[in-house]
Amino acid sequence: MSVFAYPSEVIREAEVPLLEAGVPLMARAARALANIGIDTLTADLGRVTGTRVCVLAGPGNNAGDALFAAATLGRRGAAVTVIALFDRTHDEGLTAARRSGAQVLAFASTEADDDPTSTEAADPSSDSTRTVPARNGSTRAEALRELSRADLVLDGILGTGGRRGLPGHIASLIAAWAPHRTGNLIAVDVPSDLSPDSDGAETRLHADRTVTFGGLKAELVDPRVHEFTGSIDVIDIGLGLDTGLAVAELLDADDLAADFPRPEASGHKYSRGVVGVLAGSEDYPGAGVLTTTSAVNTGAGMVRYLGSPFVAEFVIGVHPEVVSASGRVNAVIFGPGDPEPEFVQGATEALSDSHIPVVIDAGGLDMVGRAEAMIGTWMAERPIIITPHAGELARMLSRLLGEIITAGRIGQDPVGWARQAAEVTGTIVVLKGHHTVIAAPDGLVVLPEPGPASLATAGSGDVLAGILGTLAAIASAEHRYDGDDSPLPHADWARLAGLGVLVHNAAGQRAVSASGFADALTEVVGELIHGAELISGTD
Ligand SMILES: NC(=O)C1=CN([C@@H]2O[C@H](COP(=O)(O)OP(=O)(O)OC[C@H]3O[C@@H](n4cnc5c(N)ncnc54)[C@H](O)[C@@H]3O)[C@@H](O)[C@H]2O)[C@@H](O)CC1
Repeated sequence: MSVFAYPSEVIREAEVPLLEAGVPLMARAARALANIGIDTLTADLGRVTGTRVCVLAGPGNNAGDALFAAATLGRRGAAVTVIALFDRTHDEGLTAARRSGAQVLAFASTEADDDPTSTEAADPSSDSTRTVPARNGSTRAEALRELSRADLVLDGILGTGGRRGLPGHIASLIAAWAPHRTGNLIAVDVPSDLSPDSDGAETRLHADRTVTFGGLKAELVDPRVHEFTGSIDVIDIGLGLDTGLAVAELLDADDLAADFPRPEASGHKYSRGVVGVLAGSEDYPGAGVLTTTSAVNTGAGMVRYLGSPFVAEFVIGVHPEVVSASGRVNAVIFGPGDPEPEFVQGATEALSDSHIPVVIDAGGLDMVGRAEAMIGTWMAERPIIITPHAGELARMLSRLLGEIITAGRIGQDPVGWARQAAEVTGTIVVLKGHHTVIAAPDGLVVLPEPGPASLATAGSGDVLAGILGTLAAIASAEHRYDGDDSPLPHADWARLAGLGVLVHNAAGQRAVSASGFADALTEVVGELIHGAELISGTD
């Protein structure tokens, strides 16, 4: 089900009053971490007793979590080695680990201080105290040996108090260990050298699993960091976070099953939603057919085809339920297959009196301008969902920002660019890719779980546009029949787009071509609406 992601500062701020009230947050975190450690060892080796566990211990509370968890593993019979990487660590955690029989290797930097800005060591109220006498020399070799033969390593070097860039002695230890690693690596709260850049990826910590506390941290949802986080467990330690403060929402097939809009028992075709399709041209009639098929099969109350009579013949030949006469619509899909300008003009003129949502794809994207430049045009004051792939977004942003932006740059930071595009254009941006990123102008990001690779085929985007337009029409009609005139918030449109991407993913699991996906929607949407065995997860 939906998981929300929050900036680390929001999570840290939520902790403060609870800690002041004496709520044992670290104990909760450490207990959950220890349980996951026990499960991991048991799954790998069938036991905890006699296994080898290493803790990479930093200077702060992140080490506290790892050390208390390691103490539990030590009491369960694991041989624990703590590698203390600074001249201070979490004192109580270290004491607990020692009591459970852990050996401690002190491998702090030989530099005077790797962290000159730190004030914690001088603060007597801090949990971090100067407890670990540094003695390097052969310790590095010992540390390497312990890491290399460990069955499980807990990365408790830095957590949410960490800044980019591990001190040199730690980075070099990790680089030396990387080729010899055999055991499992669990990152405590966040991987310590977390950075979205994949520079030097081969010598960075690649966790098998990240166990994060209190709430999902925003930096963990960036698709680029997945190779460093492994799978992510979010442990509820009772922070009671306000979802209004979330910056991202992750959606999966359960969300789709729960929230796909079902027709009302007392509804009719207009209350279900009429979607207008302006797609296809003499050059690309197939796009008109694919988009319309997708709209029909996603369960629109009615589909109106708004393009050329030439394409309409193909469309109606396949779908006799499609109407080509003009009339009311609750949303319009516009752009797949480069519809001819005369039909675009007709449709946009008709739109100027309404606030209905528009989904803009493919050729239509060239019409999207800056938010302020859209004022007074048919694009103003309506929800607009745009569906570029990285190349299309690069072209659009180059035009809007006046600098050359390549698809490669978009690929290096899809979340950041999608956010920027949403902010600049005032639209909901569905940046298509293996990890599709949806960004709203207010900064919210929705991340549907990734779909199958089979979706990367010609015409697949037309099918997605048909799904999104239909869901937009359904939401818009439902809203109207609810009698609520206030516009739906951006977050609702972004989430709706996320559900649409999940529908597309589910169709992608059942076929290998765009027309196959469009046809498969009958089954996917049929299951969603009629409540049969629901779609399975993706990826
Ligand atoms: N506050 C709490 O009780 C809780 C905290 N939790 C844990 O505590 C962590 C946060 O603890 P802290 O605030 O102590 O932060 P960290 O444990 O991330 O470490 C902060 C310390 O590392 C130093 N440092 C940061 N970046 C550095 C770098 N690049 N090179 C060298 N030194 C660096 C800082 O100056 C500071 O001394 C969370 O990630 C989580 O693991 C959890 O136990 C949940 C409850």
